[in-house]
Amino acid sequence: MLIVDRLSKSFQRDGREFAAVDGLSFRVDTGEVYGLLGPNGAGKTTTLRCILGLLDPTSGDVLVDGYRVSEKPQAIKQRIGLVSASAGLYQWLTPREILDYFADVYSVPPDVAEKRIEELSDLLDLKLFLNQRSATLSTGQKQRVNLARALIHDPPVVLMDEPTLGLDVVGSQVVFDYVELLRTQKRAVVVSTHHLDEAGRLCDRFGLLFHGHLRNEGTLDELRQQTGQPGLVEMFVEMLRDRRSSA
Ligand SMILES: Nc1ncnc2c1ncn2[C@@H]1O[C@H](COP(=O)(O)OP(=O)(O)OP(=O)(O)O)[C@@H](O)[C@H]1O
Repeated sequence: MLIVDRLSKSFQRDGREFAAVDGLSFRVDTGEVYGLLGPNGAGKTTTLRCILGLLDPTSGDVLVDGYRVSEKPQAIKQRIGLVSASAGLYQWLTPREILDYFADVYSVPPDVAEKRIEELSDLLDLKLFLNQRSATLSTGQKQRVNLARALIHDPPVVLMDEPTLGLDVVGSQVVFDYVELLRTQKRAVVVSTHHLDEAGRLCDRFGLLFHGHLRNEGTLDELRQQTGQPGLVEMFVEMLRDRRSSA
C-alpha cells in the first residue's frame, strides 16, 4: 500500500519560493489502480520523484508498506517498480542481460531472478528476443522489456509515467493487459498520463492534481458528482479555464 501524506515540495523561481507540490495526500490500496492526472506543471512528476526518493520533500512523507521515505529511502526503492516512457534500454545489452543486471541491483538472488525472468518472459512475450541486442528491438518490444524490468524485484507498488507514449494500438494493449495483471497480483499502481481516455479505462480512482494539490478525488462517478462534468476531458477543460481566469 502507498500513502502520500501531506507532501510538499518547493523550488526557487525568480528568487522566490514556490510550491510545485502543496500538501498533497492520497492513498493507493493493494490491487488498486490510481490515476494521478493533471495539466502540464500540476506537479505530477515532482510527486513521483518524491515517492521514489529522488527528491527530498520540503515537508510531509511517503509510506510504502509502512516504511517512510524520510527514514528508509532504500527500503522504499526496493518496494517500487517504475515504468516510464522515457526509460531507455542499454542498447548493447540483451533483454536477459538487462533483467539480470537489475535483479542484481535489487539484490534478487540469482536462482529467484532466473525463475522470475522465465515467468516475465512468458507473461510479456519476450522469449523470441530475450537474447537479442536491445538496439535491434522495436519500440513495442523495448517497452515490454521495460515492463518486465519494473517487476524483477517483485515490488508491491508500481509507478507508471506515461506508459503508452509512442506506442501503437497493439503496444498500448500490452500495457493495458499489464495493468490488469498488476491489479490481479494485488499491487498498488499509480498511473500518470495525459491520455484521459486511457486513464478512464485503466484506473479505479483518480486524483485531479492542480497547482500541486488535489482539486478532486474519487471514482469516475464520484468525480462526476463533485464537478457536474460528464467526463475527465470536461473536468480538465474546466480546470484549465479556471487557471486562465486566475492568471
Ligand atoms: N527542479 C526544479 N526546479 C525548479 N522548478 C521545478 C523543478 N522541477 C519542477 N519544477 C516546476 O514545478 C512545477 C511542477 O512541475 P512537474 O514537472 O512536477 O509538473 P507535471 O505535472 O509533471 O507537468 P508535465 O505534465 O508538463 O510533465 C512546474 O512549474 C515546474 O516548472
